[in-house]
Amino acid sequence: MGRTLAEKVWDAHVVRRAEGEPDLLYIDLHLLHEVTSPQAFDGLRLTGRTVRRPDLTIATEDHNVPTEPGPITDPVSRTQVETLRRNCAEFGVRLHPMGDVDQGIVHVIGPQLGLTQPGVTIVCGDSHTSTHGAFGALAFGIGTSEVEHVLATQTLPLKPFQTMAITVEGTLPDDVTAKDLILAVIARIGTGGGQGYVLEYRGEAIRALSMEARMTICNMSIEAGARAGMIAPDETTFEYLQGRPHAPSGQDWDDAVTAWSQLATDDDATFDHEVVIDARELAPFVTWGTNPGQGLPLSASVPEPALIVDEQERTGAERALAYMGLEPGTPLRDISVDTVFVGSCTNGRIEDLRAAAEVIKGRHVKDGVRMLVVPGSARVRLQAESEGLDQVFEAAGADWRLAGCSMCLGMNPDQLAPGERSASTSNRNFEGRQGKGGRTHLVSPVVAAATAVRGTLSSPADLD
Ligand SMILES: CC(C)[C@H](C(=O)O)[C@@H](O)C(=O)O
Ligand code: SF4
Repeated sequence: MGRTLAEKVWDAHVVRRAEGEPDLLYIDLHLLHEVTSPQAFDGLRLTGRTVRRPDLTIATEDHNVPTEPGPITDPVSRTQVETLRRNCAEFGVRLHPMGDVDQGIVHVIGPQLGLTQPGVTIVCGDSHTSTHGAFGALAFGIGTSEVEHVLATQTLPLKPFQTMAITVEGTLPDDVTAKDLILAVIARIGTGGGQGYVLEYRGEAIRALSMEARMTICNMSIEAGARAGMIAPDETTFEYLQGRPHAPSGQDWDDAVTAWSQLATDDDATFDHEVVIDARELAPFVTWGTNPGQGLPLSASVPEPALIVDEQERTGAERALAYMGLEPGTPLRDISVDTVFVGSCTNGRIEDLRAAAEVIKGRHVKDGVRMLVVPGSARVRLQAESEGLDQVFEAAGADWRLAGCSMCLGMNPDQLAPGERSASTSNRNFEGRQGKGGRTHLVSPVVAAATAVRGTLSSPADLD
């Protein structure tokens, strides 16, 4: 019987299989950052072990870094970053520190360097490792004890998974982006809907997407509770990879493309579950609540919890609205924000910045609103500057920053104050995610830019 993309990559990496035990998988690439690696290195030291394959391990500084020039002033953040530096030096791991041209959010730099390739296994102590699945890699977020296991052995025992196809037919309407698509998928299947599954996104709408857009989708698979998200590699993938620092070259490139082309799910393979979505019916999507599944088209209104039949969902909605300070029935377009954040590993790549710049060009951020534009990596920043995007944002009154996770989460100086409300291109709208008491609406880059101009949740079509 045929196999799915995920099954093919999995099978090719099994080092040991035994009845009643999880498969032991070989790991091709291990990404590290400052938050989830310190205890793992401590564990190695305690047991006198080394890093098995430092050449397959790479680290960056992203979560705790300030996005304005200058040293890290917060002592906890500084310790995390200094610890990563010491660990990488001691164990011989390549690190891209603040100020380095290849520094950036871990899920932005892997693909950018050409380290993320079709058919490989990738792990990182970070849930959004699913991003790399956009290349047809099997990429999982892992916990700190697993980080230690991979550092020591370059392998990982993994529980079996189920497969779910998310087939998106048709083409996306104007101003409807990959972000809207994935928010709609999560609203449909729920934040637990992907549990135990590796999702494979397929269909006409997915094939038409750029690599950046595919990464946005795979990035948020974890917000549906999935183990990983994947997209079969194709010409778009190969074109993105060719010529990148770690991509194969010459004859190796041709051989790699031949092998990568075999990875797609076989016609006679079956998925454990399938969801079909019509791209033509999608619209710009925004969240109103405190999990990424609580989203609606921008043209809708804040839901009325009393009308929700499922009790758990109803109490969840009541609690979310209380936290968000929203009244049922309020048109989403009438919600005003204090802050707009464009960035993160979901939407901090060059294409995202271009899309936001295109909308804001020649316009101005509304008085009283602050807009932060934070490139996902130092190279994205340089590329954007070479295209003059920094000037477009600054002329509009936005803040142009250095690369990092920034306001995606409250681990660095970029935070919301209690009660402040943001339109954010990141991936999580949990209580306190962007700062204690902060309220987050997840949006696409073009919705973020239009919202900055009007001061209320808006799409580019709302601008005159
Ligand atoms: C800090 C890190 C462990 C965390 C994650 O696993 O995703 C962070 O990146 C996030 O987005 O919440
Ligand atoms: S940008 Fe946000 S989601 Fe991505 S790794 Fe950083 S904190 Fe996590």
